Amino acid sequence: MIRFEHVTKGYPDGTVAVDDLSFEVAEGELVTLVGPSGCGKTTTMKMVNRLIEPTSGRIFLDGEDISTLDPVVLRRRIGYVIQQVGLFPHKTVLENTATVPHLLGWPRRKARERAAELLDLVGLDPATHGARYPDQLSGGQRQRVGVARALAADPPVLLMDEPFGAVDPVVRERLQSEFLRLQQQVRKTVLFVTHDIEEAVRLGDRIAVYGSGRIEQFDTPATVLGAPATPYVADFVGSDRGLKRLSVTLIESGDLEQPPVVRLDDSAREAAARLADEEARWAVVLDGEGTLHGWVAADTLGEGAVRDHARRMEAWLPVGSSLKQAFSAMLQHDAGWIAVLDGDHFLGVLTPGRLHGALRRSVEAEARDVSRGEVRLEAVPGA
Ligand SMILES: Nc1ncnc2c1ncn2[C@@H]1O[C@H](COP(=O)(O)OP(=O)(O)OP(=O)(O)O)[C@@H](O)[C@H]1O
Repeated sequence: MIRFEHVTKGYPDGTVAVDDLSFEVAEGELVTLVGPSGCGKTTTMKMVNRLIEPTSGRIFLDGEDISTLDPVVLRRRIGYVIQQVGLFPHKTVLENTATVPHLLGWPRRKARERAAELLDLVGLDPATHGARYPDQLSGGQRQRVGVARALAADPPVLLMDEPFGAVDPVVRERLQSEFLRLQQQVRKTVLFVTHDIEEAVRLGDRIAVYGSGRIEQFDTPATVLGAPATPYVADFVGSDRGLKRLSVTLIESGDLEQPPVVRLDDSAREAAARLADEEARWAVVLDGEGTLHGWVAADTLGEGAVRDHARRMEAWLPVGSSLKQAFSAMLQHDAGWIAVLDGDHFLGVLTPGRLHGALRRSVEAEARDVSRGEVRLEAVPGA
């Protein structure tokens, strides 16, 4: 969808902002550009919508050389979100969001309907927030409007330059989650600039790690963390990259342990006897369909049916959650294990031992996939 071919941008003072860059972003892919200040991320991005022209090399959008396109026409195909949002202060949120459809000559009503739909999509109520002015919104809400406005004309490509850079860490995490959910719905081709490796890892299908004017590594988050291509990348992703890996490794059903299971309608006495036989201290309680109802402790099972003794399961996650979410749920609930569900269906439990196993699985899978001879992995205790 976006292809850079040997693109260089030099300035008259001799600065080479971007040096012989070649890479490709597939349709519907979200690529994060990450690196320290001044390494050429923004320059890369601005060359895509021709706010900056390359000194040499070519950039293609959907197979077309963008230097042959009228910049105004080109920019209609590209949504642009920046940190300073740049909302018009004298226009309402709804009018701000409808800006591009207006410019494209959509009928007023259609433009406003589309703007309302987009505000809803980014989690703002068009009825209340739509009528406000930008200075009546929080920083996080303004960023959401920025995203809604960029999406209003439904461009296939989005360029995002540190869009969540100006908000506090809590709001930032929320905006990231919302954006990921949104991206699953709209599937735009996205170039996303950040200097925050955590953000790059969390959002990117692939990450381009920039050194000075060059990409040092262009790969999936798991590979960048597990097998940094150069000492520079290893240094940039940080010595705690093993921990960061938790957020990019997803729970699979094969990672789970199968604890003893009792059914809601089982007799409590029989269940207690079985657990004693198995030397188990607790069991998961399911109904006939395999839906999770909670858990029971073996030593509290008395008279009646299991359902009379079942306790609510507080700590559970859907399959496909990250190991980081699992670890954080364990800490939050002070739980030695958490249940993993597929919809309502119980799949198994994740224990600290299994979590460690899942982490090793991801490291080993990566090591097999990585064709480079040298793979640097952090020592995993017990590995
Ligand atoms: N007009 C200019 N003349 C000379 N050098 C420039 C000019 N514009 C940008 N540069 C230089 O080009 C380099 C790349 O800048 P760019 O804005 O792409 O960096 P960046 O990685 O986006 O940094 P940041 O994270 O700080 O925004 C920097 O060294 C910058 O000083």
